[in-house]
Amino acid sequence: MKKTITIATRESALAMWQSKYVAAIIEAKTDYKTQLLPMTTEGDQRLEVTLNKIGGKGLFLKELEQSMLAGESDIAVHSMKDVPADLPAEFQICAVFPRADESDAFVSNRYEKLTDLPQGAVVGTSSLRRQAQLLSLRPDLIINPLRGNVNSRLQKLDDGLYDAIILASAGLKRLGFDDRIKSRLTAPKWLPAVSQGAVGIECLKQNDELAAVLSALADEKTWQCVRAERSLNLKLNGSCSVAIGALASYHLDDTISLKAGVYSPDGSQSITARQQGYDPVKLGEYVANKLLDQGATEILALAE
Ligand SMILES: NCc1[nH]cc(CCC(=O)O)c1CC(=O)O
Repeated sequence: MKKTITIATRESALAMWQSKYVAAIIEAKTDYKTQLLPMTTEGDQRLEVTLNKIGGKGLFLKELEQSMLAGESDIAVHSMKDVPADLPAEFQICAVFPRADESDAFVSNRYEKLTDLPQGAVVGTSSLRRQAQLLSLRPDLIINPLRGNVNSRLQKLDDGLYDAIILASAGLKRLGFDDRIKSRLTAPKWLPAVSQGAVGIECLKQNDELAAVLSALADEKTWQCVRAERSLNLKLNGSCSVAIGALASYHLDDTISLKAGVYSPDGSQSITARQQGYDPVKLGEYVANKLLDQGATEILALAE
């Protein structure tokens, strides 16, 4: 009889899509069967606080990790963006899948792009990184909080609470909302969150037999890029509570380039740095140090 991998997952439509995507890959490429164990996390419930305050502490992960520790599940599937750079010591990321569209999306029912917004327009986001980048490009905009899952955020836009909202393109595309993307916010003018667009599998470190099977499914190039971005994040002591953007790309000559920026919450200060290299962890640390040399610590402290 085939052994079954129980996948702990959040219950949001996006999380369920991602977990089913990973389940299908596991069933197609290994001898394991899968079953989903949907659950609610603190991050899903505490909609009153902004992500800036709760993000980065793994509040989308804790319940899933507890279920692995309790032996109720074998793995958890996450948006890598929600996985803090300093994972608890008992856990490991054993596979990362090919990155989808890493950009942020400008979503509006009236305007096609950021530059079309009238003076003082209201934009919805609870991400400090998105807020800071919006204000650095358009200091006149009013940024209002917007939390909840992708569907409820779109509903709030449709209810007329905002002139535009910013969401991850990957999440919108996975849920079939491609047509809601009016334009993509892309590098070099705009940087996504660390790991944005990448889905990964977390499991217990001690579960090395399963980890070995699952790591064979990973997309090594995406994993290296995500590693570089996470290394930068760790070095900058980053979490969602700070406005850091980063994007690594893999090149034909097996080098990785990493571009990153840190922004003050009001967008008035921003610094960026980039570098190309081979070792993702060293590359992340190098770019982080370049940002620290330019005063990143002081800028990031403004968000505390
Ligand atoms: N913070 C929630 C979250 N975590 C990952 C994604 C999008 C999917 C991805 O980045 O892979 C989203 C939604 C959003 O930011 O719009």
